[in-house]
Parts: sequence; structure tokens; C-alpha cells
Amino acid sequence: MRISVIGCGHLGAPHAAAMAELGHEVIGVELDPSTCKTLQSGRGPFYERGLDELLGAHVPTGRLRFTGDLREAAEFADLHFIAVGTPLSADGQGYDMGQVVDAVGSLAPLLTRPCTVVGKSTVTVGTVARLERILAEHAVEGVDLVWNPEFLREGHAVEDTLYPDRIVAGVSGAEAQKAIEAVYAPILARGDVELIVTDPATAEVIKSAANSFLATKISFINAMAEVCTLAGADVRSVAHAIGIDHRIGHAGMRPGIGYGGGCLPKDVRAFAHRLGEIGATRAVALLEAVEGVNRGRVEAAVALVEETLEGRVAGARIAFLGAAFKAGTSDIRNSPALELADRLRALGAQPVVYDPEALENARRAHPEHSYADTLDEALAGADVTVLATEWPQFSKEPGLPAAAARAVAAPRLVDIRTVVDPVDWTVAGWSVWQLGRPVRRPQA
Ligand SMILES: NC(=O)C1=CN([C@@H]2O[C@H](COP(=O)(O)OP(=O)(O)OC[C@H]3O[C@@H](n4cnc5c(N)ncnc54)[C@H](O)[C@@H]3O)[C@@H](O)[C@H]2O)C=CC1
Ligand SMILES: O=C(O)[C@H]1O[C@H](OP(=O)(O)OP(=O)(O)OC[C@H]2O[C@@H](n3ccc(=O)[nH]c3=O)[C@H](O)[C@@H]2O)[C@H](O)[C@@H](O)[C@@H]1O
Repeated sequence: MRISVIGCGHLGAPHAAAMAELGHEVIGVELDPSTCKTLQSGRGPFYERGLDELLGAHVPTGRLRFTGDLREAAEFADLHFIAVGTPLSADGQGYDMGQVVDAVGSLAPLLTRPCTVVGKSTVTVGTVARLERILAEHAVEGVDLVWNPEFLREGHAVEDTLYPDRIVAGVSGAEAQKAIEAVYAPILARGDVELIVTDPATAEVIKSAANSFLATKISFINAMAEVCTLAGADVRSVAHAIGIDHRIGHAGMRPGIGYGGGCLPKDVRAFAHRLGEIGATRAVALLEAVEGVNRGRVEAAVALVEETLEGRVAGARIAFLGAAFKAGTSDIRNSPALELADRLRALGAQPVVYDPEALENARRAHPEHSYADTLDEALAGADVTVLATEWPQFSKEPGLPAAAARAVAAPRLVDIRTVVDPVDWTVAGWSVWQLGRPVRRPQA
């Protein structure tokens, strides 16, 4: 099929590349000239595993190309994916729908033959009806709108797009369903992915419910971390034990500093706001509790660092390992790591931040911090080491505890992501603090 992907950010760029990999002819439309230029050169504008390989394979053959010109895409494609951003509005409540409304509003009058518009951006209940009105007013007859929410995780964007857990399509008619079946035919042909065809409102709720549940699971275990701190218990054992019950499961239940990123925080907030508007008061209370727990995690992490330093935070040099909102990405949107670095800096500490992929973004957005180009440079002379993003380079490298112990001024590790095995570090002379777990001291 000839398809377009409008908006080539963290969702759209991997989606465009994956659609080319599935055999479609793809044109990506990207408003930001610098992002567009990078994509045209066959490289990803951010770190995402597998993306450069797909771009490198399909851009040179012309099967995948990028443009800033929406008209070119309207003429070329029979199916248009909308993958533009839905950030929070300026008042921090609902979504700012500007990018979605602009994209669909600009595309509609350019559509001169029947085609399908497929929304992938995350939106709240009621958006599809609004966009259907725009298309009915400005496009020719026979333009169908489908809502096809996306469930990919950053860091796994390519594999999640090519091998999704499920495909959801909110459709209003049979033609739209056929278009979705055609575009995802190579995936559906494998026979192990369910296509859930539903109405647009249900598709909208499915996406918001999925992200809200993921956030709830994280906040639940973080609430238990708070309980464990007060009760002298160990939250990792609690998570392990309860997760063995297959109704609970271990996935997505790692305790720590809480959820960040370009999606869960804004999606939970916007969903709660919309639910308030439609009167779903109990659901609002649930989501507000989830947000409340999440907000408290940075506070808890600050307290842990203070405890480590016995209150002497001012002037302390902190090796700060990680800036990305999670491992596997260069994305720093709503990064709990950087929020913690900000808070510690405000208390007079000197965090020296290192991240394997997100340094450039962090430097640009937070020029106030000191940065290290290498892990060794960050560790040198540190009074405390904060493991702030769960990169395996920090938690799974067998030689790191011993090497790092030689580099720092004091072997104190605060692992706010609960990813290291304290034994690996205590044998190398470290004391290890984790949220909701007893402090582990060096083994004699
Ligand atoms: N980042 C993720 O992992 C996922 C994101 N989503 C949803 O996908 C949507 C996009 O998210 P991200 O890709 O993270 O945002 P992003 O900000 O990384 O990308 C959006 C891109 O759209 C471009 N854009 C805006 N208006 C445009 C227009 N009219 N024409 C062409 N390009 C335009 C922007 O320049 C930007 O590059 C959001 O609704 C998000 O909630 C859904 C699932 C996963
Ligand atoms: O709608 C979206 O944009 C996407 O949002 C999340 O994906 P993502 O933001 O890439 O990140 P996650 O892997 O879900 O992690 C979110 C945050 O929670 C934290 N987290 C994650 C898992 C966990 O067990 N504990 C935990 O604290 C991560 O460090 C990160 O800060 C969802 O997982 C995707 O399914 C969804 O498509």
C-alpha cells in the first residue's frame, strides 16, 4: 500500500520505518526541519534500538522517504497515519489537541479521492467524533477515519510495532476495517496477533485505560515501598512474591522513583481530567491517588540521598548515573532522574550527570547541571553515587562495582530504580540504599 505517516517523532519515525519493513511504500511528513533532514539522511533523530537499521535499509531504496510537504503525502498515499504529539495543555490538565486538529484540518482539504485517515496519537474520549466533523466538512466524500491507538514502548519501538501484542481499531464502517486489515496484513497473517475491531470511543478508552493501568501498577508497588520503609520490610521480596500469582505478574512492577516519560504522566493526567468532565468521579479519585503516589517518589528519593549523606547534602559531589526517563532511550521528557538532579542541586549538592544516550538532550534542556562525557569522569571523587536510570551498563556490568569503588571518594550507592543486586556491590565495599529496602552494608 501507499501510506503516509504524519508526525515523525518517537512514535511516527519507528512506525514509518516499520511500515516500510512490512513492504509498504511510505512517505513520512515531519514539520520540524531538522528532524526531517536527519530522517531524510537515513538516520533516526533520537536513540531507538533498530531504527537506524530500518531507515538505512529503506530510505536509500526510496521505499521510505520523508518530506515537510503535506500536499505531497496527500497526493501519494491512500492511507494516512496521524502520529503527531498530544502534550498536556498549558494549564496542565487536558491534552493540547492543537497538533492533531492542525494535522487533520490541513490534510482534509488536500484529500481529493477516497482514502483512510488512521489516528495513532493518544487522545481522550470524544476526539474521533470531533475529527470526523472536520473531515466531513473539508474532505471529499469517502474519507474514513479509524482510531488505531499505539502501545509501543520507547526503547522497543521497532519490535513492538512489528510484533505488537494486539492491534486495536475503532472503526465506523466496513471500508475502514478493510483498510486496517490491509495495512497490517503481514502482521495479521502470522496468526498470533488479535485484531480488536471496535467503535472509536472504545478504542480511545482502551488506550487511556492501558496507560492508566500501567501507571497504577507502578504506583501500587511504590506505595508498598513506602509501607516497607516504615515497616522495615523489603519491597523487592514483596514484588517477587505477589508477582508469582499469575493474576498479578512481575512485569511493570519494579519499584523505584516512579513513572516518567512523554506518555504515562500526561496520559494519566489528561484521562483524569476528561473523566472529571464526563462525571466519572470514582475513576478520577483512583487516578489522582496514582498520581499522588508518583509525585511522592522524588521526595522519597531526595530523603534517601540525604540519609546517605547524614544530612550533609550541600557541597556533596554526586555521581549521577542516568538522565533519560528510562533505559533504552535518549528521551528526557518528564525524566524522574533529571527531576531528582534538580532537587539535589537546589539543596546545594553538585550532581555530575552521565548518560550513555541522553547526554546531548540533557545538556540542551538543563544547562545548569555539570555533565561528564564518560562514566569514569562522573564517578571520580564522588561522595555518593546515584543510579538514576536503569541502564544495564550501570546495573549488569560485573566489573563496575569494584572499578567504581576505586574511583569514588566514598562507596555509597543510592539505587533509585531498584535494579542492582546489593550483594554485587557490598562485596566490593559499597553501602547500598534502595527505596523500600533495608540498607545493605559492605560484607566483612
Ligand atoms: N512516544 C511513545 O512511545 C508513544 C507515543 N504515543 C502517542 O503518540 C503521539 C506522538 O508522540 P511522540 O511521537 O512521543 O511525540 P513527539 O513529540 O516525539 O513527535 C511528534 C512529532 O510530530 C511532529 N508534528 C507536529 N505537527 C505536525 C504536522 N502537522 N505535520 C507533520 N509533523 C508534525 C512534531 O514536529 C514531532 O516531531 C502522542 O499522542 C503520544 O501520546 C503513543 C504510544 C507510544
Ligand atoms: O503511550 C505511550 O506512549 C507508551 O507509554 C508507555 O511506554 P514508555 O513511556 O515508553 O515507558 P514504560 O516502559 O512504560 O515506562 C514508563 C516509566 O515507568 C517507569 N517504570 C516502568 C516499569 C516499572 O516496572 N517500573 C517503573 O518505574 C520507567 O522507568 C519509566 O519512567 C507504555 O508502556 C506503552 O505501552 C505506551 O504505548
